[in-house]
Amino acid sequence: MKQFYDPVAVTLLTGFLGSGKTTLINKLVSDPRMADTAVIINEFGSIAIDHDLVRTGSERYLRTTTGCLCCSATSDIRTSLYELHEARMKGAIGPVSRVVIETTGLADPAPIINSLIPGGAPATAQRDHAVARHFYLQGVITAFDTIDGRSTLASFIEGWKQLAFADDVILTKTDIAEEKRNWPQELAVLNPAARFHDRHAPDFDLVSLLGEPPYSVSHKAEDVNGWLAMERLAAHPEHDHDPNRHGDEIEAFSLTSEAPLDPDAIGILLGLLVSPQNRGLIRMKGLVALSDDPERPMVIHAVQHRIDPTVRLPEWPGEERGTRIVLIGMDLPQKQIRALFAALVARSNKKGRTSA
Ligand SMILES: Nc1nc2c(ncn2[C@@H]2O[C@H](COP(=O)(O)OP(=O)(O)OP(=O)(O)O)[C@@H](O)[C@H]2O)c(=O)[nH]1
Repeated sequence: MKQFYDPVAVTLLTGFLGSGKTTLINKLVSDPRMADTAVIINEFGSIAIDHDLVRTGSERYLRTTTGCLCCSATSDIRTSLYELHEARMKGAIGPVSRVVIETTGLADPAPIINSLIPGGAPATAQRDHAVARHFYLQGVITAFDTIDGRSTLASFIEGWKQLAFADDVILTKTDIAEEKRNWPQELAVLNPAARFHDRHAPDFDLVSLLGEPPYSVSHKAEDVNGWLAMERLAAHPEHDHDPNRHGDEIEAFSLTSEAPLDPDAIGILLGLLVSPQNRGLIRMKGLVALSDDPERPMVIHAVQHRIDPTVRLPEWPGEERGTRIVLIGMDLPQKQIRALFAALVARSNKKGRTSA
């Protein structure tokens, strides 16, 4: 039987932007076998949405950190785990037998893994020793989008690394992918040791992937050891890091409004966001308040240029009300998008006043 002081297994769930990580987390937290699982979500950009998209009861430990993991990974992950440990010690939360960390879709897994494995990133504070004693990295699971995954691999090294470090690769969107491909064969060059799972196979059991053994890089591609070593040597100076930027090219920004939007307005906005003029768009997600029923927000998602079916929630998932839309991409015409959004909000307000 597990004792309170036994180290807690940490599973890293990674995968590129929009590959289906939060959808998998929702599957996990709805499983009774995962009742004692704490969830930590790191989101890119300064406005968090994912915590509101994870359907978890209030009794579950769920924390979101925002920002870009590329240079703050080590301290962010260790701080989050230390806070969890303290909450356990003080009895502020119920038992925790497992932690799942969802990385941002842009995360390089190397610094995160280094912060969790013996011999990885050196301890810089007492906190780090406590984390090393009370938690261990159990495994890495990577969501791979079978629709957009290939184009991701062609453009983003982060996508390669997320696959290369995986113990298990979950093939997502196989329910809507038109092309059936032999992904294990195609991706073997990046990760010869990975086990592949079709998320829509009848016998797919996500919980069974969260086993006991500590994470190991043996049998993975040679690059993996090199990336970890390089990452350990890389200097990560303490400096202010813009949480809305990743490297020089990718940036996030958000559109917010307290006033509800007219349902027609959201159609116009979505159409323009995925139009060819906005071709740098990589990801868009949001919660939208609509004037026809402001208490029932609409969830919107786009991955690259495909808008996913919208969903109307029965109520606001958290305390925060009002529209929040996050856009992530390269060279996005931010000024024009903001101007359009402001015009649509103004139009909705005017329409609301006229019909009142
Ligand atoms: N049809 C289908 N849609 C999926 C599947 N997995 C995820 N989606 C949809 O893809 C969109 C993005 O899914 P998320 O789970 O939010 O992806 P994510 O990886 O958490 O996204 P980021 O946190 O922004 O990186 C949503 O509209 C999901 O409903 C799948 O297997 N099939």
